[in-house]
Amino acid sequence: MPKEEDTRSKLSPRDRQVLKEISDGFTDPGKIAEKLKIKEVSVISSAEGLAEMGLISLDKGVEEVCALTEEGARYAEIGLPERRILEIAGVEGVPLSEIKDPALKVGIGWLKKKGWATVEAGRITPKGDALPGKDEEILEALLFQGETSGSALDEEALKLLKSRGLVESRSEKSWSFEITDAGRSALKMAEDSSRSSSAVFDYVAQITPDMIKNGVWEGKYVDYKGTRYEVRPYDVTLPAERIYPGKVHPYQRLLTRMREIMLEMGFTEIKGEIVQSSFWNFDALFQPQDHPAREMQDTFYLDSRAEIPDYASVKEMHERGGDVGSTGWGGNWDPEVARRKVLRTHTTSVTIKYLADHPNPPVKAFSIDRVYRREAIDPTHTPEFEQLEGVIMDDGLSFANLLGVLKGFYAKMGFDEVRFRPGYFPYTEPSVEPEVYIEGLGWVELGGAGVFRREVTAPFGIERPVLAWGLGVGRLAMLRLGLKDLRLLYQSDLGWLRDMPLSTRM
Ligand SMILES: N[C@@H](Cc1ccccc1)C(=O)O
Repeated sequence: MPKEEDTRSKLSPRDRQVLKEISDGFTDPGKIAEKLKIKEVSVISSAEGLAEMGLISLDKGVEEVCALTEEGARYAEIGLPERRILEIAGVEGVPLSEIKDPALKVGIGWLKKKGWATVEAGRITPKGDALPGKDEEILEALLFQGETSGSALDEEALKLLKSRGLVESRSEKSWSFEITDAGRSALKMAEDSSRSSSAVFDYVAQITPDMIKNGVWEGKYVDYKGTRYEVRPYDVTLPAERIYPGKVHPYQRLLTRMREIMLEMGFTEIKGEIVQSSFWNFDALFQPQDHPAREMQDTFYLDSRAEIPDYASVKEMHERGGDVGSTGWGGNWDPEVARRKVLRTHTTSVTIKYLADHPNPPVKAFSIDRVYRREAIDPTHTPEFEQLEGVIMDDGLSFANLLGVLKGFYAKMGFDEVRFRPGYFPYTEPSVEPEVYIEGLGWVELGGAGVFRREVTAPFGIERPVLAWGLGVGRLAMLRLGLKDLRLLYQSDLGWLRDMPLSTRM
């Protein structure tokens, strides 16, 4: 225990007030809080400090608080069923068959158990004076005084009432304070010293807005309203109450971080429609009209038809390959198929449309947005998910530039090891699938990328090379947030959200 000398100066005005109340015989934080007109948690935190200094003793316990259930309250007023049967039976007794009310019948068993009556040959016969039991006393007490501490009630009878569903209880934390001898003398010294106004430093526990405005808080001491205070040391190792402040959803934070990275890298954000024509989602990207990805089981189709732009050059490219040295897909390209509306299956539909509207260099754009595919829902698949799409179009760009940009992006996201596997997409050549290395998981595929084919760019008059990629954001989030189930990103699971740190560098 610290010497009294130290102790005296360590008391903040608040501590001193609380100590005073405890010395006056208040044992309960609620009452002290009420009296001092401060919050109960402030009293408790003061008291914990006082207890640590040995100035008070502190009893933490769990208290059982009891109250009547609805049924219990009714019985407390009209009497327990066994008591009411006795009243009906009088001294003579009553035939069993006369007790018809099911609410009364439950009392018959209790009559026997309590030895208040015999039940024989179809007749209830009282045995003599049935004195009020402990259970009835409790019912009455609870009716009269409301919530009551379980420790004040007869244990056996209470258990019985709880098993009958007439009384319920909950646990409440309870605190009890008592001043120690050291506390008494510290209080006395503090009172003496404030009377003689000697230069004892008080502790300020809280820097108020006023102190900040006056600039008095910056040094070791706070000179405030004629008194010199010391700022109270803060013990960061003490357990504190958990609080749950509002915060940005971790997934949203990750999306924002990605957006920031793309902006830092000089990209412009673009937005597109969720509902697209098949033309922009598939045909403009040189996906043949009989491509399996266009099937109903993979894509959500809408009933309506969309406007599509002048399609002559796209039709020519699909059927015969235009004049870029391609053979095209052959067959007949049908504008009606291109008009079918879909929920976009990838954000590449947004970037190709943007390029068609901006065919001249340079273009450096990205889009982070939701896409839709008919997937069965499981831990790693949801029918809605996000993609991060990027395109760069300019003179002299090459495949090597694409790999460099992707590596740069992943490095900023915190993935240092990146590799590229050959991939295939109908709209890029060459195509790759970037993978990042995750400790414990190995190489994880994170999307697709490539250089747009001439079959894609030529029909829109785009003459420069276009580097393009689309990354699965949910995958990335799972890795960054350590999730085993993607669905957590879309369910507002309070427990998980609360446990997520307020801020992590993602
Ligand atoms: N759209 C592709 C990704 C991609 C985008 C751009 C170029 C190449 C591939 C996908 O959804 O998987």
